Amino acid sequence: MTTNKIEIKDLTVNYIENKRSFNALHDVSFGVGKGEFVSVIGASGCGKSTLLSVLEGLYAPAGGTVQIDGKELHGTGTERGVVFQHYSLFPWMTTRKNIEFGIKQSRHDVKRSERAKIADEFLTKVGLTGFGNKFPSQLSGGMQQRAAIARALAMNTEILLMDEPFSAIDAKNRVILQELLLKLWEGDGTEERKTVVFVTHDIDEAILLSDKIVVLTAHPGTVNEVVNVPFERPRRREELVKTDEYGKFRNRLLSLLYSDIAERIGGDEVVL
Ligand SMILES: Nc1ncnc2c1ncn2[C@@H]1O[C@H](COP(=O)(O)OP(=O)(O)OP(=O)(O)O)[C@@H](O)[C@H]1O
Repeated sequence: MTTNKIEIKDLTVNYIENKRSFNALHDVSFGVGKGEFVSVIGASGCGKSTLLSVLEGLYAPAGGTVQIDGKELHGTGTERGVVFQHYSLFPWMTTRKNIEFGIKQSRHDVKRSERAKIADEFLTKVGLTGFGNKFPSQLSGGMQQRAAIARALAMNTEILLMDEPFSAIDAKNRVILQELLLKLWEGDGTEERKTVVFVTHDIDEAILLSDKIVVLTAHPGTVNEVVNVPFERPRRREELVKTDEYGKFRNRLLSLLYSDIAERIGGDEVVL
């Protein structure tokens, strides 16, 4: 019997293109504990987004299984919230209405009259107080992504699937959004943490945020290694990055990431 919130077993995903089958993921297995923050890293094209599409229920695997709370996953579900790389807000709705719409989809216990209040609470949490009446086009990219995070959190789903949510954001705002996500996810200890699967190709982002990092090999994506992040929480980026342990751990991840091309670029240890 599984104790993990999400259990991925021997997952194989093929795409059919021009009548030919293309193997995107091969025999991928790992688990995500309840309340755990797990990042998936790997080279471009190794199948990270494909994995999230399967977890979201948009794409059926050719082989293997995905279980949530011990039940096999079929299709989309309201227990999973999603944040994509590109701001997924509806352009014809104000920011507040976007969040209200998310709440309507996933929280049937919340009365219509309460939705706007909850939306405003989450806008405040992400630093967008007073922007509820603005349309997405009136917000910067970073602000739109804050709103997308507010919507995902306001939906109060048990699971959050995040596909490179900060990769289109400039470096400074990315750091701010990482800190924000960390703070909101860690909470004040009174609420259960959400189970998160977070796709990124930013190693530092993965280390800062995650309990566990799944390193995928390049095409077809297979699990190279699942690595526990050994740093205590709450984490402070400025202090963490200065330590020797951080440097060593980061280099270990880089070596794993590049292990399948190390021979070609000279040596089995890659230190960048
Ligand atoms: N709908 C599709 N039809 C055919 N091939 C696809 C489709 N979607 C993705 N692929 C291929 O599957 C492989 C994995 O793609 P995927 O987008 O999951 O990778 P990724 O690791 O998320 O890449 P990136 O980091 O660049 O976003 C790639 O070679 C891609 O070209």
